[in-house]
Amino acid sequence: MNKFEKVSFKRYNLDTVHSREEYDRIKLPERSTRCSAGYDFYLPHDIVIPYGRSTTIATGIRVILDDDKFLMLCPRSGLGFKYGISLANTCGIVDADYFLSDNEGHIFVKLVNNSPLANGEDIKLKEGSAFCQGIICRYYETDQDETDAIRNGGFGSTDKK
Ligand SMILES: O=c1ccn([C@H]2C[C@H](O)[C@@H](COP(=O)(O)OP(=O)(O)OP(=O)(O)O)O2)c(=O)[nH]1
Repeated sequence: MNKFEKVSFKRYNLDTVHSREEYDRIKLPERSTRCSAGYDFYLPHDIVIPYGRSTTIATGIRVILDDDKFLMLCPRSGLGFKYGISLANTCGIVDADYFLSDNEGHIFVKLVNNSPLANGEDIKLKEGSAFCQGIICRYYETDQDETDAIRNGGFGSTDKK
């Protein structure tokens, strides 16, 4: 199965300070043409990224995937070429088992504005603008792989203590 859904309003409200109206307006990611590889993610609210800073966007979105797939989050070429906007982690990997986490698999995207292409300017993007894209990919396991740990969360959640 490959499916985008909104996280619950309760989850969105826990992860942001935004309103029910805003949550209701969140659009599921979409492809723009028949052969576009990436599903565009749309901003749930206006953002300003001051020059030299980053901003984390709680997208309101989660993805349900078969176990052998993942979603690769990539920058949009337009924003990259025009303003040098990048993802803080260069490319985000959303694992299929992230969906089962306590946070409902809420997808976060961290955008950075630190390129010379921005000419020292703050970047302003409007609600509804496509700000990154997600590509559904398949991955493979090695023959000797017996990994059976269960994920709960992201961003270092599986680091050994
Ligand atoms: O840009 C991103 C990257 C990751 N994630 C979520 C989904 C992913 O399944 C989870 C863990 O990501 P990853 O495995 O890349 O992070 P990690 O630093 O290796 O942490 P972990 O130990 O939780 O795997 O965080 C996002 O929401 N946005």
